[in-house]
Amino acid sequence: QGSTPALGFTKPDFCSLDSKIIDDGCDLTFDSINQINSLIRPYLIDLIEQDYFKYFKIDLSKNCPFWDNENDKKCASQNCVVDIIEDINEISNLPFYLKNELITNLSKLDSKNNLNQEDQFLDKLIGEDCQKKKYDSYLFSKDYCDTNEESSLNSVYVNLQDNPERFSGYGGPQSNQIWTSIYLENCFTKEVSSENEHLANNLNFMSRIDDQCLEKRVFYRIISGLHASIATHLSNEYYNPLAQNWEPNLQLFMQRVGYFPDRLSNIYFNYALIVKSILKLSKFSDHLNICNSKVIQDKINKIADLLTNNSSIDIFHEQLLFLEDSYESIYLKQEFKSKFRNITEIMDCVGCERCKMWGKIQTLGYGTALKLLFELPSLNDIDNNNYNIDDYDIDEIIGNLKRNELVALINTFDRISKSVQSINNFRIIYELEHQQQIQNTNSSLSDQFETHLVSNDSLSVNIEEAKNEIHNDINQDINQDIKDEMKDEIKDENLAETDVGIQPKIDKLDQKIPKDKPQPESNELREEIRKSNRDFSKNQFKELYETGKNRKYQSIKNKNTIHKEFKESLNEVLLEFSAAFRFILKSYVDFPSTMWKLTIWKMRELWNTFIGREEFYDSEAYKAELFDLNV
Ligand SMILES: Cc1cc2nc3c(=O)[nH]c(=O)nc-3n(C[C@H](O)[C@H](O)[C@H](O)COP(=O)(O)OP(=O)(O)OC[C@H]3O[C@@H](n4cnc5c(N)ncnc54)[C@H](O)[C@@H]3O)c2cc1C
Repeated sequence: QGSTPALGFTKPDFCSLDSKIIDDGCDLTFDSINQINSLIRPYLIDLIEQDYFKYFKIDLSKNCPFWDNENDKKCASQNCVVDIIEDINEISNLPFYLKNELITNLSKLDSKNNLNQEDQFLDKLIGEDCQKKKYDSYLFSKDYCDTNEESSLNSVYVNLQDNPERFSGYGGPQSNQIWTSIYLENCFTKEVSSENEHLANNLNFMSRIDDQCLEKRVFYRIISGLHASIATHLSNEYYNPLAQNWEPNLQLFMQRVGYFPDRLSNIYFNYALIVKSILKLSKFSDHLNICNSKVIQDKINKIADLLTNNSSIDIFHEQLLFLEDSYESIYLKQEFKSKFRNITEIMDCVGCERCKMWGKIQTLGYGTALKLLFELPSLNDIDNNNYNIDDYDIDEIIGNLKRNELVALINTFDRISKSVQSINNFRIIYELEHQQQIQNTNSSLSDQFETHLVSNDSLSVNIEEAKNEIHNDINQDINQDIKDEMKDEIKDENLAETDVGIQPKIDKLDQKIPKDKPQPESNELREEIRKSNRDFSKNQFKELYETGKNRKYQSIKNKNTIHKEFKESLNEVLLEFSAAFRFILKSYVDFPSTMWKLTIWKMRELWNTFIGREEFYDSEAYKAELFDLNV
């Protein structure tokens, strides 16, 4: 599995998605999202490399709340291990302002409270003033996931940059069970919100209506997009044991994502959803508690500005969901929330720690995005100041955002942005391999034909076979023509009345007709074939051979005519000869009687002379009668 094996290159949809609309609330095309992504990507990388977004607090020891996985084999691969920060003193490369704060904070540590040293350190990243709000907010109810993990005593700090999300080898029935339970959460009591569909249709925002309500489709796309994004990362950073390197594996990507347009589309859908949530967040950035870090605030604002100027409000229409002001709609939203919360908790059942960590970060990231999308007024209303401030507790939603939520949101944005970037890279690799494969096929065909004509190399077996096949066809045609002609002739000559009688003659004739070995081509013909070698095809080859066929046919036909003429002359000679022979034979047969007649004639002449009747003799008359040959 190390290197990328040859692919069956059928053109996949991911090469032609550019101008398509992502749908289900996202009115942008794939291409516009690609463009936005290339613009903001460098700033996003810079942001996640900041200490504030580098460290994440996580409880990796939580039990699976849904089934007993105690006896499940845990992934023992080195790639499943998470390097946790055992000692905060390990972190020596902190920026100056954070180091200062840490020292100040540590000096107050003993007298202040019983929070452990690590908590003190990370809390300092947020800022002392912000801590009260953070702990007060545990009870707020607008969350789409469990946000309390930060306060767990079992939680540890991890440096996300040291634990990249990539191929871990985790798989089989265990991971399958996790994904199955995640997708099973996509069952809602209220299946169709017809009122919502109707409104959405009128707004002309949706091009696809099926038997599911929009909320359910959105829920499914988020999960599937997350699943596809994970698959993209593990294909993009796949361990090649032969090269001992982490590298993109095109075949794996195609099998997991590339050949599934819906999965690709769901990645872009998630991108749109996260971008819209960040756009909303930026509108309330003054409520954000990123204390003591103007640098971080500025960096977030920079990305938000780029997104505002280069994407559109159409990137995601969250206002289309939970539209009705009814009990049903409120219930659907609660269900949506609790099901999403279940998904975040299923992450505790994952048997590979590294996968679990990134699974938890990303589900928390999406949970945070959903909170921003559905618990805040729409962007339009915010921009036009068209909302009742009492309906939305901005301070509670934005001000109480925990550091972990913000870190998860920004890192999830990075994950989905990296997926979009990788898809485009895979597309380039795919096109290159495709081109390479076409070139290889062309040059191998051309080489084979050239070699065959010039040197009869063994590589040309296929062409040789094709050539022989054509010669056989031609010979068969010629033989059949000649057979038919001869058959007619034999019948005409009445030498035999039936086909049975004719057959042995035809068989004999068959043996005389040249069968397989083709006549060598003339120099011109050979040259002609060589010129056309690049576009060699059996049909063209056949065409070129038509000339040969005609010439050969003609030559055999000529031979046949000479043969016939010779036979005719021979017959004539034989006839003459037989007449002569019969003449000679008849002479011999007639000889005694002729001699007898001569003797009688002579004796009568003597007798007549003896008796004195000389006038009786007419020698001319007898001559004519005796010597006129009657054959
Ligand atoms: C939370 C989590 C995080 C993980 N993180 C990593 C990681 O970082 N590195 C790593 O190497 N492995 C990770 N894994 C494992 C990885 O996701 C796969 O489960 C594993 O590689 C086995 O893949 P598979 O081919 O059996 O299909 P799976 O990916 O397990 O998929 C199971 C089935 O779901 C369907 N399916 C697949 N993709 C989609 C989609 N996008 N939308 C809808 N349906 C789909 C298909 O029918 C497929 O057969 C993680 C697993 C989980 C549950």
